[in-house]
Amino acid sequence: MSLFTMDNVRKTFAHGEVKEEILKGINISLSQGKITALTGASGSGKSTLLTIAAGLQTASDGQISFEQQELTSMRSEELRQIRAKDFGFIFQFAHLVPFLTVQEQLDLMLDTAESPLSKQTQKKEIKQVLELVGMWKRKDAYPASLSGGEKQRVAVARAIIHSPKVLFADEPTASLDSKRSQEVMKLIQNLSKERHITVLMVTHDMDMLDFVDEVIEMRDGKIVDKKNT
Ligand SMILES: Nc1ncnc2c1ncn2[C@@H]1O[C@H](COP(=O)(O)OP(=O)(O)OP(=O)(O)O)[C@@H](O)[C@H]1O
Repeated sequence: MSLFTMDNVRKTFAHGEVKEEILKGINISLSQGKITALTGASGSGKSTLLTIAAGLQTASDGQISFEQQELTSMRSEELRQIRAKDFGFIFQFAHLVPFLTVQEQLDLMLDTAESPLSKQTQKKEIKQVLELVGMWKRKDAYPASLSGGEKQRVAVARAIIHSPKVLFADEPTASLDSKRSQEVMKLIQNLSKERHITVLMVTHDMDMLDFVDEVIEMRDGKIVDKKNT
């Protein structure tokens, strides 16, 4: 069953007088618990598509729905709440807060997502998730003392600590060497399976496609191929 759909989504940017259509009628349907990769040449519109799907920028036209709710017609406060509670984000670089420990990064995320859990349950959940990503032993470390792979594992933990239903990831392994990339992708794959998280990710790295369920290829703002792996 589709958890998240995009229907004829278009995006136009104005460069001075000239308008350019960057997304030209995108149709996507994401099934629960599956990982979908967006691939395609640089400039084909992958990141624009991902940020629109994640509600970080608006579409110029088309419909986006999540759990039968129409996101495109929602008020910005309603959309913000869905983004905070049901969506998780991972970017190319971990973007950890430099003056917070590993554990505190996750604490902050639970506060931001207005977690309904008691403080005690939050602590248990943080421990469980940090154990899952293999970072519990570094819970008191600051980002400056972590390797790139460790930072990205904390970013993955932070992205899922509030139990989102959809995880959006923009080149989550691009800053890592191939061994660390495989580790982070394996982690995302395991989390998706264990916690039934639906993942939409942008990647340039064809080796990462071994870890996904569906590959969508984009060219010039259009989807040119969709295949199950
Ligand atoms: N805010 C914006 N204003 C104007 N043009 C934009 C904006 N954001 C993206 N674009 C343009 O849209 C096109 C698609 O960009 P996008 O970043 O989505 O592509 P991409 O496939 O993710 O590329 P890459 O793989 O290089 O990250 C590019 O030509 C880019 O310059």
